[in-house]
Amino acid sequence: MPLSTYIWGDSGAGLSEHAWAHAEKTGAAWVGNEASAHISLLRNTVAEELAFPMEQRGVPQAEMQDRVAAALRLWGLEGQAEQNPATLSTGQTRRVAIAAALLARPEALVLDCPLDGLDATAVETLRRAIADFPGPVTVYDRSGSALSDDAPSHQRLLADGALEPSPAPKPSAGSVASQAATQGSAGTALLARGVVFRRGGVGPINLEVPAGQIVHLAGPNGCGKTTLFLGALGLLKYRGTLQAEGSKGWAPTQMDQAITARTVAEELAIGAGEELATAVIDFAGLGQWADTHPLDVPAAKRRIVLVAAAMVRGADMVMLDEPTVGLDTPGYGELAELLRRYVDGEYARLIGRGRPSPASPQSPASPQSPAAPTVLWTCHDARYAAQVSDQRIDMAR
Ligand SMILES: Nc1ncnc2c1ncn2[C@@H]1O[C@H](COP(=O)(O)OP(=O)(O)OP(=O)(O)O)[C@@H](O)[C@H]1O
Repeated sequence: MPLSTYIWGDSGAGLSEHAWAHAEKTGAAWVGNEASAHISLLRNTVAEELAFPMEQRGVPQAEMQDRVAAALRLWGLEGQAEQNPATLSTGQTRRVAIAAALLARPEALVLDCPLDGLDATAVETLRRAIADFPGPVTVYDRSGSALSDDAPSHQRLLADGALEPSPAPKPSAGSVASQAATQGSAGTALLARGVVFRRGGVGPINLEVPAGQIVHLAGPNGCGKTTLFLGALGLLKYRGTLQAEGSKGWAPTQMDQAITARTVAEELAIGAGEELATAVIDFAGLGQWADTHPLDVPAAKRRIVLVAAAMVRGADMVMLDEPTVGLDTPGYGELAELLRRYVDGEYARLIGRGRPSPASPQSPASPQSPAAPTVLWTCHDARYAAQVSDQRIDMAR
């Protein structure tokens, strides 16, 4: 049965609560937007984790094994069958969460922001799985997506809880365009030569990230994008050459686990101080939320808080891991503008750290004191990423 209903709404409209209540009311299986919450942590391997819902339903062992093997193949997880499910990449985790829900053979399905973290191949797998699903499927998301194209009916959830028929708009960078053609060389922000990580068997990675640009680090789920970020931050051991000399800011995909303070202002002051926190609140337009607990800030704004936390010290390179997760339609435009203004040096000037013009080139193979700030980011929405970025670098698996 094709996708039945696509319900969308801006962040803060109560989309996730609505999705949960809808699943409860209809008895549908539900996969929430926090995919890791669906991993039971009671099983040691991905194969065992996928078997879990069937064990509970008394499915005979041979049939269970066949269905697990088929699901591993379908979702491109054969290489992860024996891996601890708590160590999967973001996209692999969502694949397991959705695959496990389908293996339980529910009569109806509710999916909340199901494309968050999924690469293009997994999106196509999900589209086919939904088309083949025998019962009604309701998808909730904060903007239009590949799935909204498949839905005959779109409804917008309003802040008062009402639903109105309304087409879901696709994410857009707004008026912010890539400026690749107009930028000069500003040296190299990150250089990887033959980099191999023990974790996940990632590598060898060979790439060069130009400084002073918004650079989209693209690649399929599990190819090692997050691993490379962690290596550049000095948090993982590796073999080979990995140079990223300037200061770095970092925002992980998981938002809520990264939050430790009681207000947005206090969160942004961590490791930076009150003065810089005030500056970045101004820069990122977060004044309205400064005294709010970060977990009470609507998801799209919470994402901007996390991005601001990566920027607050005016780092030479800001690394953002899937910063579109949690954004609503206005949030996509806001993020694009923020990244562009950062790379243009607006924040550096605001905090009195103006840099030489990117017109003075450095040796492209030696990343030292980058002349202009760089944003290196990951995003599985290729269309939006191309609108926002100056350059794309592909990481093969
Ligand atoms: N803690 C860990 N222990 C062992 N393997 C891990 C761990 N974390 C990740 N991996 C594995 O390392 C590989 C790279 O994962 P990584 O998170 O870097 O991928 P990614 O490119 O960021 O993926 P995604 O697009 O899904 O976010 C994957 O195969 C993953 O399963």
